[in-house]
Amino acid sequence: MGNMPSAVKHCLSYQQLLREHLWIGDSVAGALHPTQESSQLSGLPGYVKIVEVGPRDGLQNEKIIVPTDIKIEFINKLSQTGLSVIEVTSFVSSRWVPQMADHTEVMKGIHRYPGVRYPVLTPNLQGFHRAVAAGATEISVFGAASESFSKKNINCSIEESMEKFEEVIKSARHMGIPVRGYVSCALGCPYEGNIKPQKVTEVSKRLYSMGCYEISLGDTIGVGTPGSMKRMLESVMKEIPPGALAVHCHDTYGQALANILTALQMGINVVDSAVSGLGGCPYAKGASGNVATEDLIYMLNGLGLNTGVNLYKVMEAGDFICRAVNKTTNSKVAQASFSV
Ligand SMILES: CC(C)(COP(=O)([O-])OP(=O)([O-])OC[C@H]1O[C@@H](n2cnc3c(N)ncnc32)[C@H](O)[C@@H]1OP(=O)([O-])[O-])[C@@H](O)C(=O)NCCC(=O)NCCSC(=O)C[C@@](C)(O)CC(=O)[O-]
Repeated sequence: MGNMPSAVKHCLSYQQLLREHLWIGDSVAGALHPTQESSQLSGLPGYVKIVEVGPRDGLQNEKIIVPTDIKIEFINKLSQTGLSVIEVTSFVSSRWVPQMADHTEVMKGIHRYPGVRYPVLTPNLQGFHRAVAAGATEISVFGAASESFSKKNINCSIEESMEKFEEVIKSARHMGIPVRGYVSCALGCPYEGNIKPQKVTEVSKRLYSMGCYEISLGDTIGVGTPGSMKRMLESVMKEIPPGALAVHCHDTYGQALANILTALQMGINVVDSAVSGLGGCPYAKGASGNVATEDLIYMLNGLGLNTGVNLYKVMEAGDFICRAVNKTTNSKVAQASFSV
């Protein structure tokens, strides 16, 4: 193959796979053959919105600072995959998360593609004002269902965090900026262990009542199982409609896809993921990456659910960032496809 770039060699192996399983690269895989419809699992949505958190959650824990131009190119590549939401960066303290210190440059440097939204994390008013000044038009606040995690992650109690978020959400509302709310430790905490579904429900309900349009329930350390996911969602869904919920599953114990499938069957159709399975919260020791976007799309395509996202292009973006940070992909699908 001479001087052919290795990414292209990968594409050739991928082409082989593509020939055998045409649906893998299909960005609109929702249309099943009529004879296949009866084999659909029950209760699944027709469309699943993927919230790509790779540039933020995926990179925030990387020890070596990723150059700003690489982050920008990564986000631009992701923008051309069909993803409709890409979480770009965090407006947090650079002393706490040095990797996100270039938030303003990244936000200003990316090309904004039509039809793609680019939310950012803001823990308080200071972060919110900086985000808006950098051009953010959508933000997320991030709370937790565990007191200890809240203190370690954002240096305040749950109650104090709610007061900060209320200020942020009020300001955002005045400016017409939509706010998403995260609830970390929804299925377990690195400091407190089990977290009661009732506590997750309470925090989620407060964020929803303040005006968050969507609540993303985070299995921050990836300890959940389909059983604990079901119990937690049953509780939260008594207060918040499934249409306003998302799941955010780290894959530490290899349960992420099973947990996501459980959530989908319970009526949730928004799922967070990170390309190549990158990621983890710096204040959640031992947690591994998010569910890989590639693996999520592969599963959803196989279920005949439409995502609008092209798996092949996502794998290319994953290959790009893994090379840039000198990592092997955590995506099983990318590993299998690239080794064909
Ligand atoms: C929240 C703070 C800032 C509080 O940090 P603090 O030290 O308590 O803040 P403070 O209000 O006392 O201010 C102290 C200094 O921080 C500065 N400061 C204050 N606010 C900001 C800001 N927004 N941006 C930049 N600087 C800020 C402020 O200006 C001051 O600077 P100084 O006067 O000393 O030079 C800090 O704890 C922090 O940055 N934490 C980082 C948390 C984080 O990013 N965690 C990872 C994301 S969450 C996650 O990954 C979980 C999730 C979402 O993915 C879901 C899941 O998996 O569960």
